[in-house]
Amino acid sequence: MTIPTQTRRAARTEPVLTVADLTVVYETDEPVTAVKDAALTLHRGEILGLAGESGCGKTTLAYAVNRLHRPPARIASGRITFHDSDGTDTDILALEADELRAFRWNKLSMVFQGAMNALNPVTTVRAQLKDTLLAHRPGMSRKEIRERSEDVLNRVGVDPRRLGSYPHELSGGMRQRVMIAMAMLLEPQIMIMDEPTTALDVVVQRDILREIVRLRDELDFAVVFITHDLPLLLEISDRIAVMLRGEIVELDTAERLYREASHPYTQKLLGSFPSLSGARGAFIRTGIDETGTDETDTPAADPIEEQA
Ligand SMILES: Nc1ncnc2c1ncn2[C@@H]1O[C@H](COP(=O)(O)OP(=O)(O)OP(=O)(O)O)[C@@H](O)[C@H]1O
Repeated sequence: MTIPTQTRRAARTEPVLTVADLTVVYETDEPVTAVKDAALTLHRGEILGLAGESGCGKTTLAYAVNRLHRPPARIASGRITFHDSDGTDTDILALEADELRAFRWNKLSMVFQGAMNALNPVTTVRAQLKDTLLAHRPGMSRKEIRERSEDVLNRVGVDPRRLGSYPHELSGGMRQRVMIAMAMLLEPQIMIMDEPTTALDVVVQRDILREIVRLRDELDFAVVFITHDLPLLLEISDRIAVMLRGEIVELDTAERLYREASHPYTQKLLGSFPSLSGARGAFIRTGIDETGTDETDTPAADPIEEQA
């Protein structure tokens, strides 16, 4: 089973986020430069995969972009600029605390590894969605809140009847879908997903990834998708950045990276997945035609059925 790839629309070239010369250091006894002079441009509506082995700095980079890093992490240098669809640019590193609160979720949201455990255990899904909506859109009416909450749950394949549920009443897959619904609640222009499905079983993982690609096609937000799983990134990403010891050593389209990786580390990484060097590698790339239709795709599981 493969995930339907991105619809290959007109080239996505308008920037929504620019990271320039970003260096992040953990100020421990022996300081660790976890991200070194990282530079990348995220285009509006694209899925950018961030790959690299454990400890190469992927999470540190993602946290820094959202200013979620905590001491001992320190941004030693660099610029992070958000290019809003309204034409304004925001210097993320210069935002004051209240501006940052307004920015997060609204313009840029993040889904963490194990985010499903980040839901408040004593509050219903309805209340959590409502709190987030009211914090950012205080003027929303009850009807608007209900409609928006139902809409986002529907979009991620969770029956809106689950609005009254507490997190412990939901499966892991459903909780993770609710977190993704939460991340898209305010229609951000960027979603950063750090191993969003790693804690889930493979079938649920694939269903959720399918939804993310579909939602991106529908709503056109940009996604930074972080995982160790390079074959998966090759399937879902428009472009892929490869990190090695804190540096982005290669950034290219998924297609070119797969066919003609230029950095030896990327070549090594590609070679280390039997599925890419063996028969299934051909399967992954040939299952997808030029229009983005996946001929080998199987229908997504019925979301209601999954919840039963
Ligand atoms: N709180 C911390 N204090 C000191 N060093 C840290 C801290 N957190 C991370 N590091 C170091 O920073 C480097 C990058 O870590 P990071 O978690 O960003 O990598 P990663 O690529 O996301 O790894 P993984 O895929 O395992 O999550 C590693 O060398 C790690 O040991």
